[in-house]
Amino acid sequence: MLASGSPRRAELLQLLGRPFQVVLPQVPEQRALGESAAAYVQRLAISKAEAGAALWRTKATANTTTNSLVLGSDTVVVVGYAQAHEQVLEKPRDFADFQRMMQLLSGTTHTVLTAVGVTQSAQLEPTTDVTMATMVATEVSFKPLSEGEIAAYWASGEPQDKAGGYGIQGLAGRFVTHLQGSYFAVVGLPLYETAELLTRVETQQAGGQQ
Ligand SMILES: Cc1cn([C@H]2C[C@H](O)[C@@H](COP(=O)(O)OP(=O)(O)OP(=O)(O)O)O2)c(=O)[nH]c1=O
Repeated sequence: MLASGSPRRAELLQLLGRPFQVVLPQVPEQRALGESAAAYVQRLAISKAEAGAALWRTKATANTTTNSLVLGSDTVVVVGYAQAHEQVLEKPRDFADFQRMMQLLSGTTHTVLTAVGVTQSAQLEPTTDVTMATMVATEVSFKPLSEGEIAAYWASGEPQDKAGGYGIQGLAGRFVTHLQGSYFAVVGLPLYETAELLTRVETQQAGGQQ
């Protein structure tokens, strides 16, 4: 199960070749006071996976006995990652918020954090649910952006539903001068790390049943 409404995550998960269905749990995205960016993004990924498992359990038919893997994920853009003054950029509220984000990203390097949580969920034994998580940090550098470029990019409609107000896979690709880490994590789902995590959860489950 993919616990996500992100079309990017659905497209990327398809590349792992595992059939899946989508569930859409409602998880409030609110950073706690003093919560670090890394703690926040992992908490949300785990919450989405666990809320997705709970939702799946209510929808599964009474005689379903199979186990399911439920995947949740979260992406944030961070300026000054792991420093005392780190700033977390989520989806822009409006043009002014987006402008503020682009001015922070223009001509500098920022970090994109994507966390993935996977809950191994048993229909008949909810107390045996196991959740594991991973997080990928990718450094992305932007060229300096002019006010005209920022305004034109907003008008394209691409930034509105994306963390940090940009899509590397789209028109913002031309802003990127350097990337170190996982391109797929920036788009929303790190493929290598997600495949490893799914195997790790399955292996743990197999070990638990012995
Ligand atoms: C930085 C960046 C983010 N994004 C997207 C990925 C995520 O969909 C979104 C980050 O917001 P999220 O809150 O992580 O995800 P979401 O609300 O879209 O979906 P869900 O919570 O249901 O899983 O930004 C890109 O598509 N390209 C990029 O370059």
